[in-house]
Amino acid sequence: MKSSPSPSPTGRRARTGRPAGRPDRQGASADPTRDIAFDIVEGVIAHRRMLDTSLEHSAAARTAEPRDRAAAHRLAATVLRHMGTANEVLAPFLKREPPEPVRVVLLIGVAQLLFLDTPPHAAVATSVALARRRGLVPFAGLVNAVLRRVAAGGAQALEGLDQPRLDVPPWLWQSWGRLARPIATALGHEPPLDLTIRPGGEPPPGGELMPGGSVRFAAGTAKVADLPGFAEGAWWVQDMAASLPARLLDVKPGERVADLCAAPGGKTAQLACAGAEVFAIEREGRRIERLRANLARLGLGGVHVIHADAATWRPEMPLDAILLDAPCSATGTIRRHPDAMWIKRLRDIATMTEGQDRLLAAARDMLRPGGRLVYAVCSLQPEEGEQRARAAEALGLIADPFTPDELAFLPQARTPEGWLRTHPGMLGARGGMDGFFAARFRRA
Ligand SMILES: C[S@@+](CC[C@H](N)C(=O)[O-])C[C@H]1O[C@@H](n2cnc3c(N)ncnc32)[C@H](O)[C@@H]1O
Repeated sequence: MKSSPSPSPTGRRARTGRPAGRPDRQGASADPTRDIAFDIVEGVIAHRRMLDTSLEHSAAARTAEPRDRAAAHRLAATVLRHMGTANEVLAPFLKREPPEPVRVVLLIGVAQLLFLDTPPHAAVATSVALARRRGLVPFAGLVNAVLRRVAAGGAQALEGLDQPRLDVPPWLWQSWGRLARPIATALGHEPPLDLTIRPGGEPPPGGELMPGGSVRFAAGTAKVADLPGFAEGAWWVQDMAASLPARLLDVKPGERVADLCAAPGGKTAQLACAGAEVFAIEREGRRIERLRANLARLGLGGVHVIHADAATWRPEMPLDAILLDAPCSATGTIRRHPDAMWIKRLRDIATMTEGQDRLLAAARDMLRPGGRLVYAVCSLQPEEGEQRARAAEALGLIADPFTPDELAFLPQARTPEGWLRTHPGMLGARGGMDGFFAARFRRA
């Protein structure tokens, strides 16, 4: 029996039969930004491909200038960040459900009209041209008519809409409980750029010093590699919340410490800067290269970079401390990766937690008696955070709660159990932060 394709996250199916990803060369002049954005959004919502993977798959991206790729990335991310709202805005103007590629074009148009500073005539004209290039000529009139009406209404179209609620899939909203609204509200904004400054390093000028020592720059700050101090290894990019788990491991110079899931290496760098002998374990070959490159730029040559599966790797001698930044659903980084909202499913979480428990048990076996473990995930899901902390205790690890003093600079992030829980709405007025959970344990 032939099974029907699963519906896309928009709940809609393609109905054109045309290869929507192939530009119609007889159409209007090339517009690489919107061609690439189309490929990305379609890749995410129709094929459940991650944004970066969709970008790699985009034929238009292969020949595009870096600045067009960057602009396309931003446009596609804006569509994905506001997709629920944009669909709601479109609803009154669509008598019938359009084919999915047409909806993608419309979403790109609405994102430019309502969430980016594109002049209305340009947003409409480029969307019509995009429809033509994508072989959607019969729908060009519809795209033109609908977007002109959205443009005429302007920002009023957003009045009365519960944007945070519309822009998050219901299963995620429900899973965040009482934090859902502050989290979802923060997800509507591009995240700032945070840097962790190495000891003795100079931050680039103009940043804001955040609790915990990170230095923050507004979203859309110049290319990272162009900022002063990049080449000298004075700092590295790391969200302020991501810098907390390694701090809370509190390693001392000379301690033997493993970072079990290490690439791209932000936390490895913190442990190395604290003077520890670091074993950085990473399973993915491609990510190992990035880890090595980052450590080389920072001049942290003494780290033992090991290409291995942390579930089976064992140190020659028991370790003093371990940071387990476990692979997870990464819902805490949706601000940066809004595609994740439309790709992940509830059942993916259960698959992740099995792996997290395996890594927790492996970490326990690597520690010396009394050795410390910080378990961390960039997830907002309690199954991967709070529930795993309970599972760690069931594995025989002894809870070692963070004290109020240790988190004095961010007291709202300390739970009554002595765990760390951050979310994007925390310090929201100053740009928020990624969602992280961390808990500390000792081996008996
Ligand atoms: C959340 S990221 C780690 C981020 C990193 N700690 C940092 O701060 O830059 C997870 C990493 O763990 C790696 N990984 C996943 N499972 C692993 C395993 N079983 N053993 C080693 N590395 C693993 C992934 O390839 C990925 O690079």
